[in-house]
Amino acid sequence: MSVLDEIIEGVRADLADRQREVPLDAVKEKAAGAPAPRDALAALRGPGVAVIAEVKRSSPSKGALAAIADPAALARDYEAGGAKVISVLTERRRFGGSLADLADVRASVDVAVLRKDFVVTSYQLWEARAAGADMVLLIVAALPQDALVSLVERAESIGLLPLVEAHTEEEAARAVEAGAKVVGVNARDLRTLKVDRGVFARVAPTLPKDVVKIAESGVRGPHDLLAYASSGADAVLVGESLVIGRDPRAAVADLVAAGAHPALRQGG
Ligand SMILES: O=P(O)(O)OC[C@@H](O)[C@@H](O)c1c[nH]c2ccccc12
Repeated sequence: MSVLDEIIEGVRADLADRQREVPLDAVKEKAAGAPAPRDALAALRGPGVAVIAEVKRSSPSKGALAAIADPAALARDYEAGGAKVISVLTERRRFGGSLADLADVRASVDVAVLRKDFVVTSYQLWEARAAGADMVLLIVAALPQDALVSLVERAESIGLLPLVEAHTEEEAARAVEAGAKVVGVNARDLRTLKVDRGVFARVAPTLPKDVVKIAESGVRGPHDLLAYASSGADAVLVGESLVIGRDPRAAVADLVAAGAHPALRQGG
C-alpha cells in the first residue's frame, strides 16, 4: 500500500465519524450561512508570481514541523507578507490540521483560503464551504476519473474553486479533461513522498495556456520560486520553509518580491 493509500484510509475513517455525527443536510445549512466566496482565480491571475502560503504543522515525510498554536496569527503574517491565498492543511492524522484551523484562518484574513486535504466525497466540499473555504484541493492520484469530474463540478457549483493536483503528464491531462481551470503540479510524489523539483518543468508545458499553473512543494526560497517561474508557474505553494523559519512574514515577502521581478515579465 502506498503512503497515499494509507493517508486516504485514515481520512475515510475520520470522515465516517464526522458523517455519523453531522448529517449532510446540517453541513449544507451551515454552508448556506457561510460568508460569500472570495475570488481566488483573480488573485492567482494577478501580475507576478502569486504566493500561496500554507499552514502546516507536520507532514508524513518530516513528522512535526512547527507547533503553530495560533494558525490565524500565522495566516495574518502570511497575508502581511503579501500571500495571495492561504492554504490550510485540514487533514488530522498525518498533518495535524483541522477544519477549525481553516475557519479560524478564514475569519482572520481578507485573502482567499484553500482547504488542503484528501477529498474523496462531496461531503468534504460542503464541509470546506461551511468552514469558509474559497478553494479546495482535488488530487488526481486519489480519485477515479468519474469521481474527479463530479467533484470539480460540485465544487464549482457550491462556490469553491478547485485546485486540481497532478504529479505526471498523464495526471495533468486528466485534470484538464475534468475541467480544471487551476492545476497544481506537485514536486512530491504522494505515493513515495520523494521530491523532484524537475517535475514542474516537465509537466507544466503540457498544460493549455489558459490554465493557471501552480508549482507545489519544495520551495526553499526565492531561488526555487524563480526556477519555477521560468518554467511557467503562475503561482507557488509553499509550506515547510515558511513554518520552520523564524520570520514567516519576511519569508513570504522575499518570495513575493522575487515573483514581482521585472525580468519575469519578459519571460526571463
Ligand atoms: O511543505 P512544502 O514542501 O513547501 O509543500 C507544500 C505543499 O505543496 C504540500 O504540503 C502539498 C502539496 N500537495 C499536497 C497534498 C496533500 C498534502 C500536502 C500537499
